[in-house]
Order: sequence, then C-alpha cells, then structure tokens
Amino acid sequence: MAPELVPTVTKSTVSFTSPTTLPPRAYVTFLAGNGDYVKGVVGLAKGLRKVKTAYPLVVAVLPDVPEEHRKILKSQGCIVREIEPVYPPENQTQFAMAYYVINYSKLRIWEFVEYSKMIYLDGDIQVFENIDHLFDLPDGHFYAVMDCFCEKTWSHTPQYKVGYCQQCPEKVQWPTELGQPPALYFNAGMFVFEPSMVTYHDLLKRLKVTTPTSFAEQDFLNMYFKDIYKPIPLTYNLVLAMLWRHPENVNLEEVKVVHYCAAGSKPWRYTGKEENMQREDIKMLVRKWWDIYNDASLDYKPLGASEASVDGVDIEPLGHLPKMQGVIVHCF
Ligand SMILES: O=c1ccn([C@@H]2O[C@H](COP(=O)(O)OP(=O)(O)O)[C@@H](O)[C@H]2O)c(=O)[nH]1
Ligand SMILES: OC[C@H]1O[C@H](O[C@@H]2[C@@H](O)[C@H](O)[C@@H](O)[C@H](O)[C@@H]2O)[C@H](O)[C@@H](O)[C@H]1O
Ligand SMILES: [Mn+2]
Repeated sequence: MAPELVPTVTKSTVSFTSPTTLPPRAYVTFLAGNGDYVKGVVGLAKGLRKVKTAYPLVVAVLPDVPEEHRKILKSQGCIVREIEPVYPPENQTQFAMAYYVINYSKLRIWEFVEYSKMIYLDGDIQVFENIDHLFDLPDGHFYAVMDCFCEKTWSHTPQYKVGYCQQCPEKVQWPTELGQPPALYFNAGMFVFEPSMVTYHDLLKRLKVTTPTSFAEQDFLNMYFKDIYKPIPLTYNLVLAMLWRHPENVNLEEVKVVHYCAAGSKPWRYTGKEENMQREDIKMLVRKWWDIYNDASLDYKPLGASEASVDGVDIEPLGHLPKMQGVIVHCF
C-alpha cells in the first residue's frame, strides 16, 4: 500500500480569518435489519477514519434497524438517517420479497440532496486508502467499477453460459449470433453519484414499471444510468472473485477498496469453509478487515471540551466541521 498522507494542521494554517465551508459531500452506506451487518458498517466507519477522510459517513437505515444498533453507529461518528422501504412492483417477486425490499431501498439515497455529491459504499466494503479525490470527478456521470460475470451467481445469464466476461472480453469473444455484446455493467456495491430530487422521483417512477431481475437494484441502476456510466479502475471496488477469475487484472498492492462479496467472505461471518476462502490473499484481506474493526484507537472520539480546538480554533464535531482555506482537517 502507498504511504499514508497524514494531513497536518499547524498554527500558521489556522491563523487566517474567513472560513469557508466544506463542500457538501459525504460517504453513504445502507443498513437493513437487526442482524450482523451493523458490524460491517462499524468496520467501514473505522476504515474511513483510518484513511483520514475529510467527509462524514451517512448511514441510511431502514425502520427495522434496532435503536441499539443506531446508537452504536452514532457512537462511531456516523450520521444515521432513516429511510422508508422501497417495495418492488407487486406480485412479481414471489419468495424473494425481503431481498428486493432491502436492495431497492438503496435508491432512497438519491433524496439526500443536502449533499451535492456522495460516494455509496456497501456495508461489506472496506476502504484501505483514502479515496476522497473521487469527489472531484466531473459532475454529470455515474462512476463505478465494472463487475465480473464469472461466478455461479451469474449462471442465469447468457454471458455466463457462453463464458464471456467484460473483464477479459478477448478471451471468449461475444458470439456474433447473439448480436452486440452487452453494455458495460457495473457492480453497485460502490458508486459516485449526485443526489437529486428529480432523479430520485424518476428512479422510483421507473422502478414501478420494471420487472425485478436477479441483481435487483444493481440491474436497475445499470439500466437507468447506462448512458452516463463511466467505469473507474477496479482498485476502487475489488470484487473478491477477481482474485481467482482475473488475477492478471489485479494488483493487490494498489487496491484501495475491497468488497467482501464473494460467498463466505464477509469478514464478520468468515469461517474459511467455502470455496476459495482458504486462499492466502483472502485470509490476509479478512485479517486486515478485523485489524481495523478491533482497533480501539480508531473508535470515534467526540471532541470534548479539552479537545474541541486546534491551536485555539474551535472546531465542531463530525460532519459539520468548517473547512478552513488551505487546511485539511479531517472531521470523521
Ligand atoms: O441483511 C442485510 C442485507 C444487506 N444489507 C445492506 O445491503 C448491502 C448489499 O448486500 P450485500 O453486500 O450482502 O450483497 P453482495 O454485495 O454480497 O451481493 C450490504 O452491504 C448492506 O449494506 C443490510 O444492511 N442487511
Ligand atoms: O443483488 C443485489 C446485490 O447486487 C450486487 O451484488 C452482486 C454482484 O456484485 C454480482 O457480481 C455478484 O456475482 C453477486 O454475487 C452479488 O450478489 C451488489 O454488489 C450488492 O450491493 C447488492 O446490491
Ligand atoms: Mn456487498
């Protein structure tokens, strides 16, 4: 991993007069239910703090997230925002209702318009290097990392059936009799987007007339944003299956963001029993997640009376910290 850039605040840099506010940006993740995903979100909050992000982490929670878990999140410096569930069109989901409600509810984050730009991260993601620079990407696009089609979860698709993957489009070419190769398809565990009420209402309107498909909101978002989608390097969302499906595309040293989405890889549930889970790279990444989760020095420390100033300049707690020109102050 590259050396950490540790922002410093010195006397000279805080001695100026008119503070400007931080651009309204935030990370956002999503939490549903009373299970153990809260651990994933705590891990993520601590990971973001470790890389010294300048921006807060908003957690969009469904009503079924218990108060106790919300408290844990707040005590970790997260901004907790309750969202309404989004239901899929009626009678089309059979037994997978809960799955669709959970995943479609992600769409509510477009209503967080007090932020002009956000980076969405699944709760099973960990950030190992600072990615704040992604907020500076030009507006008007939807940025995310291309997915891989090679795991069994894709077995229902023509891509999987013919062995075609956009990660190595030369290896197995798209059969001409199937027409054009499929449009680039992103993994929706991580993306950069601009909240907007217009987009939000349009997303929900379109969803109402869309038949649910197996990757739920991911399929839907891919369809919705296909014209403005811009791929970003896979180091911003390493889908773990890439390690054994496309090792030639992965340089672990460069990876900034890891998505523990392969079967059996969620660190807080890891047993090592599932396929590929005994790989050394997987064991190392799971261990690195736990190192962050267990690191008490990364717990959020609210700025108390004695700490509420930097060289005499008062600063506010998480997420509301004014940015002083020329000073990087990390507030999370
Ligand atoms: O019971 C659940 C299931 C999912 N999630 C959230 O929904 C995201 C998407 O689900 P998951 O990451 O399990 O899907 P995968 O990436 O493994 O397909 C998670 O990261 C969590 O943020 C949650 O909070 N509770
Ligand atoms: O179905 C909804 C999910 O869709 C996506 O996961 C998929 C996708 O990544 C495939 O490529 C994998 O093969 C598959 O296992 C995995 O579930 C999102 O990452 C996740 O947040 C969630 O919305
Ligand atoms: Mn995930």
